[in-house]
Amino acid sequence: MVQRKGKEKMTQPTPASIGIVTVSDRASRGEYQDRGGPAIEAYLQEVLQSPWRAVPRLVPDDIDAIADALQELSELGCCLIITTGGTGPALRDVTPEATERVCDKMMPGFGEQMRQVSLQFVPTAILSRQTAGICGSSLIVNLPGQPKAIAECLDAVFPAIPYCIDLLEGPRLETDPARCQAFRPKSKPAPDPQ
Ligand SMILES: Nc1ncnc2c1ncn2[C@@H]1O[C@H](COP(=O)(O)OP(=O)(O)OP(=O)(O)O)[C@@H](O)[C@H]1O
Ligand SMILES: Nc1nc2c(c(=O)[nH]1)N[C@H]1C(S)=C(S)[C@@H](COP(=O)(O)O)O[C@H]1N2
Repeated sequence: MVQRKGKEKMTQPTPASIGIVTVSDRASRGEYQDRGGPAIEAYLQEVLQSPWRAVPRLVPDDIDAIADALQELSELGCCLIITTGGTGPALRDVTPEATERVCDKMMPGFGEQMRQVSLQFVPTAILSRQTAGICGSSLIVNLPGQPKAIAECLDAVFPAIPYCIDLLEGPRLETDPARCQAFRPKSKPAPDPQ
């Protein structure tokens, strides 16, 4: 969108679309209210300074439903897709399998780092098979279902996410440095908004 301010042309950056996928049998049946999706949205609100919009989805622990939601959000142009739930060892936990199904390449460092940091909070952190990968031009990151795990895990990996999105030629995500120091090893200056 181009706005005119006096004689200058002001280009408003298009908001980055970020997919938020809650995977929960009970929340999807309405047996409890989804607290995971809103917790991810609140986290992003706190950390991101550049414009973005949430594209939320709520699906049961079903591999086809999860994979379809991930694929759809990628095709809609979400640069980042964050899932919550279904990463454990229970029979119906299949979020990592759905993620692997739709991804062109896996990014195992995300899961490794989140499990490592999560051990400071709960010894059961090793029960999460959470992973990450690239689907088209989207980075998909899995989080456990416990709403409190969302900030615990995202704090551990978010500094690497904006540069990963840069490498995928997605929108430039700017973080609030007081909340999260994004690390860009080959840093280009942010484009002049004029
Ligand atoms: N979206 C959610 N909103 C609120 N609480 C949740 C949510 N997802 C999970 N939880 C809580 O975290 C716990 C562990 O999450 P997990 O993904 O293992 O769910 P679950 O026990 O398989 O049940 P369900 O799939 O029906 O949410 C749940 O038992 C529930 O107490
Ligand atoms: N940071 C963090 N990681 C965590 C947890 C947590 O509370 N905080 N819960 C663990 C537990 S109890 C389980 S069973 C696994 C898998 O959770 P999920 O099936 O809800 O995805 O995540 C683990 N990882």
